[in-house]
Amino acid sequence: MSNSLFVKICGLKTERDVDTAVEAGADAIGFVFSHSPRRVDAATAARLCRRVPENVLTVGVFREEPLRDVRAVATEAGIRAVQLHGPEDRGYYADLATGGWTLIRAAAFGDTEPRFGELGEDMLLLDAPVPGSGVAWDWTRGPLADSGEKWLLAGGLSPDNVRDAVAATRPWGVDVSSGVEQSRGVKDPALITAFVKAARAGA
Ligand SMILES: O=C(O)c1ccccc1NCC(=O)[C@H](O)[C@H](O)COP(=O)(O)O
Repeated sequence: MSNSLFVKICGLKTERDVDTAVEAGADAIGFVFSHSPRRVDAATAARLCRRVPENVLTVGVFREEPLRDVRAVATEAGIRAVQLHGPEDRGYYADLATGGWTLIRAAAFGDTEPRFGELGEDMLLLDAPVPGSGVAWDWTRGPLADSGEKWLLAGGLSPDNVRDAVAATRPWGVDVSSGVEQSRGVKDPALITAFVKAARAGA
């Protein structure tokens, strides 16, 4: 991982996606294991993970899955981090922590304001209410600017807006899926490369 803005590209499905993200300089790549047009199975992710150098974090994305299923899929895929989009509690996080995975908690601003570390996560991803929708939220509501905590801005980012979003919110990292796609669930290599470049230009 680099010392600059941490950049994660999510929802990768193919060798081309993975190679492009790695060559573009992404710090992390995500595989979605829950219901989604971006879903991959554990065997596919395992094959793709073998292409990924050690300095790039491989992340499995889950939404409201039973703990034993998350453990099984994450183990079979050989991913190093787990990203959770659900109402999981501290015990759920503590159990996964014993498996050695880096834990990323995805949360949206709603009735409550998520705070870094509440559930024992290693990174906090502040996202739109519907993950992977490509819809932006009011980023200025985020209270974590320049906090030094490992929080990632996500939700509706694209090569066109990420530079300004980073400059405005000062996150530790950013995460994107829809904004680097040519159609829903299909990544665009040129957009992936442009996103990484634009994100770092705003940092
Ligand atoms: O991508 C999905 O379909 C998905 C399904 C279930 C849980 C999470 C999912 N995606 C998470 C992400 O892609 C990102 O972490 C984040 O939500 C940013 O998405 P986007 O607004 O599309 O850039």
